Amino acid sequence: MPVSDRVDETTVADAAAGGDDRPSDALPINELFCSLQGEGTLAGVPSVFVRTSGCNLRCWFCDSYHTSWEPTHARVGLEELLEEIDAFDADHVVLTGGEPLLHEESATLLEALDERGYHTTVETNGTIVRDAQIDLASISPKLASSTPTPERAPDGADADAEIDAGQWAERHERERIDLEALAELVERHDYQLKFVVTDGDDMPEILELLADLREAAAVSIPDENVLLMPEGATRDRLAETRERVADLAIDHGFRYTPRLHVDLWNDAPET
Ligand SMILES: C[S@@+](CC[C@H](N)C(=O)[O-])C[C@H]1O[C@@H](n2cnc3c(N)ncnc32)[C@H](O)[C@@H]1O
Ligand SMILES: Nc1nc2[nH]cc(C(=O)O)c2c(=O)[nH]1
Ligand code: SF4
Ligand SMILES: [Mg+2]
Repeated sequence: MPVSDRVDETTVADAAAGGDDRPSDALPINELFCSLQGEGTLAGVPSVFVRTSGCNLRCWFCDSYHTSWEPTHARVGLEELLEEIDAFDADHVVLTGGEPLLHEESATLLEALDERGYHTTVETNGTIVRDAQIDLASISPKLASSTPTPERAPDGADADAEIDAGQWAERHERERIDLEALAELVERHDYQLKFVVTDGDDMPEILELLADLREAAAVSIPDENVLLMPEGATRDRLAETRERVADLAIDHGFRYTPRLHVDLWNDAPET
């Protein structure tokens, strides 16, 4: 099992009590743990995951519900974050969320990690650009099939969440694709485009987006930088989607990425 280093309870209590004297470089942290990178071109690489809380989108399938639909976190300062990261035996750090690029403090953390020689991956939905030191931008643009509706609310959602889903549908739909932001991200960084795919109905939108991005961006976007990832936060759901998505990758000449951590540890937290 991955090694866990929980954000300590006093940090949570301090913040909740309003007696929060955290430094201004603090980030809202949902979890911090060491595992194997489960997705993308670096799958299998031991990595420390820093999961920030808060997101500008609301995918109905979000596997990190407590960073988006119902965010929970403790505010943790840069020095404490670096100490916790250094305590693990890994030279790769994955900054994820939620949407990590919402927070300007993410850029400060990335710079400090770079100075210490870490390889950094940022998992992002591709709607926000920051002047930040990123070794691999792992961009996952959100397709129409991610948009929540009252009928397609997060799993286990109560009536309130169904109403939330209805209210979020319009904003999610409006904000999920920002072609300028996507172009800037691929121009600035080494990158992979990692699409969450359920079935063949997702493919026309992916092909259209790629055509638009190839027009808009000043760098080339080879098919080998395009990855199809099966939708599924659990082993049971992945069993339904992965073979279909693998076949689509073969048909279109794109890469397929597994979700190794789901295969290994299902939907356990801190994996
Ligand atoms: C929780 S998101 C956080 C980073 C950023 N907000 C984003 O969406 O890219 C991390 C990764 O998990 C993917 N993801 C989230 N829920 C998923 C699901 N149910 N099935 C497959 N991938 C999922 C996202 O597309 C993204 O690549
Ligand atoms: N093992 C593991 N690999 C991952 N790659 C991207 C993840 C994410 O949530 O951003 C993730 C995750 O949550 N766990
Ligand atoms: S953009 Fe990422 S964190 Fe936000 S709701 Fe979608 S999958 Fe979750
Ligand atoms: Mg994840």
